[in-house]
Amino acid sequence: MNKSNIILIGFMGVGKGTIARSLVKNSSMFAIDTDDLIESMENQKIKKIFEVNGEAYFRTLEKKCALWLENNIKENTIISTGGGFYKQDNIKQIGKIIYLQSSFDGIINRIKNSENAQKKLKKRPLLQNIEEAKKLFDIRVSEYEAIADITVNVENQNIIDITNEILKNI
Ligand SMILES: Nc1ncnc2c1ncn2[C@@H]1O[C@H](COP(=O)(O)OP(=O)(O)O)[C@@H](O)[C@H]1O
Ligand SMILES: O=C(O)C1=C[C@@H](OP(=O)(O)O)[C@@H](O)[C@H](O)C1
Repeated sequence: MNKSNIILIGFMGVGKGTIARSLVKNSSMFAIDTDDLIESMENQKIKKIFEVNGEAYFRTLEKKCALWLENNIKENTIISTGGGFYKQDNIKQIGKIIYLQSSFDGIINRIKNSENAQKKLKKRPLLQNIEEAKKLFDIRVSEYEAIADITVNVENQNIIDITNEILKNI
């Protein structure tokens, strides 16, 4: 395993935070999450930031976060990201990019069948309208693929198998 940072990208709800936590448990790395960094920067939940200041403002916070990561987080860190963070210009300078891949229905069905499904849907502003979310998914899929160093299929895969697959590839 080399020591560069690992960045998990992929659509909302695909499992970036979940897999980051599992990687921490099964390796010597630590994890940070860009949405958590942004919430602590603003002392406000993502949902509220979208409501009060809008998406464009949220994207400026992602940019700030990306620059901070590039300048301060040098190695051995797993970085889970929000679904739109992959657009940051400097993402390649932050670390090795792992794309967690699933179909749209795979993601939505898993959330819908989970405990606290409504809470998980509600906290994601861009998942409120399923048709709009599907359009966003269709646009992003090829962009995620293009930027990824490694692609890992997570659809119908359990957390441990995904974790091992990633650890094997880094
Ligand atoms: N491989 C998996 N198997 C089963 N449930 C999963 C898996 N990955 C994620 N989940 C569940 O899907 C939901 C969304 O996962 P999360 O890690 O919050 O996604 P993201 O960080 O990409 O938005 C959570 O309820 C999580 O428990
Ligand atoms: O896809 C997106 O543009 C977003 C995904 C969210 O994170 P998750 O991917 O963790 O849901 C969060 O950053 C924000 O609501 C915007």
